[in-house]
Amino acid sequence: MVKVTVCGAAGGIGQPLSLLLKLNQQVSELSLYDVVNANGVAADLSHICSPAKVTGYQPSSKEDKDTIHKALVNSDLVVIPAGVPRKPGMTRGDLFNINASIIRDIVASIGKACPKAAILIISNPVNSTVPIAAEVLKKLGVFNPKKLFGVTTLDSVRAETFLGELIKETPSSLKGQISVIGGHSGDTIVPLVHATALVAKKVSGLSKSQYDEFIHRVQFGGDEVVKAKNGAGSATLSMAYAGYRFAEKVIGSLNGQSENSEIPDSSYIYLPGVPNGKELSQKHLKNAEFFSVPVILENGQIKSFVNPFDKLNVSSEESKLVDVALDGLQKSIDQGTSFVTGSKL
Ligand SMILES: NC(=O)c1ccc[n+]([C@@H]2O[C@H](COP(=O)([O-])OP(=O)(O)OC[C@H]3O[C@@H](n4cnc5c(N)ncnc54)[C@H](O)[C@@H]3O)[C@@H](O)[C@H]2O)c1
Ligand SMILES: O=C(O)C[C@H](O)C(=O)O
Repeated sequence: MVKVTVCGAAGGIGQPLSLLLKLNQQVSELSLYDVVNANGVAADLSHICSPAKVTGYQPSSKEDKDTIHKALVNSDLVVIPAGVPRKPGMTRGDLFNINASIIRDIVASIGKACPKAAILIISNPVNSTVPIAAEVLKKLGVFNPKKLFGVTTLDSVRAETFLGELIKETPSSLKGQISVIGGHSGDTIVPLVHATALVAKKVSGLSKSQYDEFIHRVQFGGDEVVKAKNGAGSATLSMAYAGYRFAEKVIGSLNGQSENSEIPDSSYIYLPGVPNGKELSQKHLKNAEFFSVPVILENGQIKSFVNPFDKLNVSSEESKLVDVALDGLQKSIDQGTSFVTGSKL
């Protein structure tokens, strides 16, 4: 049985994600932390007849660090959707100024209260918030790269949905058949659709404009939702589904379950800290330290990853998309890393 803490539990993502976690029979304790309304959400979810004991944690002031400490202690998994979402006209990068310090401070608390927990970061810009988290944990001397995950599952979910519509396949049948690698914003997102002969054949039947439109839709799917919500935020429900899909895998692996998908979901990870990651980065990724690749989990951490260039039949067109992605990613990684240098934790 597993203790899960959600930081940002009262938000647009936090609430439905906490609901899904409450329904998981393998969660024994669900700790809900937020600067507002955490107690209300916890009281509400606690009436659901599933095993998890739900507790809300709301700090009394900005200086109150005890409450988050209590929320986090003994957590096996911490999921973080805390921070501000985009409004129309903004990029994810525009969220950096506010969300960078939120992530820095939450991750510093994790490093002190439950340094062995697996950490799933949802807050944007993911391309920078994950490097921030890594840097904080390094500074505290507790960084385990196998347990730090940037959540990019929504890109896979979108790729399955949009490609399914195009090639007339049930989207759920594409889970484990296609992959999305890179980062989580615009042209750092790289969908790969030639890994299996079956899907590759169907994709080859698409016109160039249909294929280009598919790639664009996956890369900029977040904008569709931001525009439709018209100032009321970004994807929350699809994100809760996607975040839960990944969290469920981590929880399952903590309970001894193993991955049975040929191409597991990707996560944005620190490559030099996982087996063969440095080699992948040097050979194919211009030494980028953070990149999203399909990850295989064991006991709540990364056991290995699927090397896209060995196993997923990366086409020459997809290879060009990787090159574009790397340029954008490096700037975001540097911005995240340098933010923590000089920060007091
Ligand atoms: N990774 C992805 O694919 C993905 C997808 C969608 C959204 N996001 C990102 O997730 C984040 C949250 O989005 P949302 O729609 O849920 O926003 P939201 O504003 O609805 O909720 C955010 C919650 O975080 C809380 N919060 C703020 N500062 C906090 C702190 N210091 N400690 C704890 N909680 C704090 C707020 O009180 C709020 O309840 C945004 O940054 C958004 O861009 C990421
Ligand atoms: O687009 C956003 O800002 C939220 C999220 O990253 C998404 O992809 O929907």
